Amino acid sequence: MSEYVFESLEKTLETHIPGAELKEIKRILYGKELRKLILPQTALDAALERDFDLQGYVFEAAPEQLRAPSAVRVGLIQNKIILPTDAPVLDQITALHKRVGEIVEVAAICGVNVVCFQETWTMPFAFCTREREPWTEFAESAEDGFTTHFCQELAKKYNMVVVSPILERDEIHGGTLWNTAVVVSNTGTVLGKSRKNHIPRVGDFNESTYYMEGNTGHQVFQTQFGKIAVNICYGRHHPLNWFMYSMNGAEIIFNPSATVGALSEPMWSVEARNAAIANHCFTCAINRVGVEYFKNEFTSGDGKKAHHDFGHFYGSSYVAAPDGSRSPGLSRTQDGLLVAELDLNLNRQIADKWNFKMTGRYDLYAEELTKAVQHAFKPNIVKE
Ligand SMILES: NC(=O)NCCC(=O)O
Repeated sequence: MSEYVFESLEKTLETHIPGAELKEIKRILYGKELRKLILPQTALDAALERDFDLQGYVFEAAPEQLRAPSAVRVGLIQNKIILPTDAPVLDQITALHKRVGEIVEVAAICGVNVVCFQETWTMPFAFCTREREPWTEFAESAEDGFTTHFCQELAKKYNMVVVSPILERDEIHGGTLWNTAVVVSNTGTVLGKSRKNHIPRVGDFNESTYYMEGNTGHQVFQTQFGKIAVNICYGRHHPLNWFMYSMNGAEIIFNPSATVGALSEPMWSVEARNAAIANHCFTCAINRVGVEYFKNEFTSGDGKKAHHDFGHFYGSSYVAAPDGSRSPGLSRTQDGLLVAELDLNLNRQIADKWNFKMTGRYDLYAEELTKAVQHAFKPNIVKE
């Protein structure tokens, strides 16, 4: 079975494993069984017609005496690029706006309150090429760009918070580039932006050629539907990065990503899920889909032949909960919308059960880390 046709782990399990065993396998792989969200027929029809995978799940919490349930619906969108990478820049951006716009319309039918797109969703993931042109032309102002205006319209039209990860051009600071998620409130106002804190230096992820590590810290955005944060892609390998968003009160942390099968697929299902468990919050991992071809070949600095593509972006977007449960992933090969209803009360219920925040020895770590980052640090090793 070739990497490009393997649609999803879930589909293969459903096809080949008999019922009783499948239930047990799913319990072990995914945690408690999630109720399927009943989605409107119009949404299901539209997804079929528009050719994307649509799935919906409910993460329930126990009823409480003093607090009402705190249900929020999130939408995770994964997609392929539309036009070839050598098409005019504005045509590529406009085609992506149109495609993602039609998926957001279905998200609205499904009652989504907060939607998040994949990393740098308005462009191919061209940073592998190390070329500046035309890729830097995809960069836009976070506050006032073409794409932010588009998201503001969506937000107002559908009363939806929109998390829009773009390549940002910061004109105030010399036109510098950043990898940035813009958070647009459901009122249409730009609530703020969160820049990618960790820039990869692995495989063909040559992003350090284009932009530096973000300087917006670990901001959390208080929306009408809960406190959200955005940990962009490679930040998911850094447990402290998730942790700091959680320390600032994030109830849901989005992880818009762009990553390929050969590099990270075995890690994908573990990292965001572990972050949800460790931090008593929900996490939403989103990856792009498909193979993107570039006119000029590039090398990977590994002695292998030059090539025109990055490999296969494997989709598989999913949501994970603080109790260790997770949704199935979206398709590995198709565009998709994952709708998940989260009862945010689960965060405190699990915190009260497992007490990771209470038992964490943060004062101890802070003290030891402060020493460890000093030039004169001596590791604390006892020798005979
Ligand atoms: N976009 C990005 O940071 N990718 C790095 C590779 C990975 O984290 O899997």
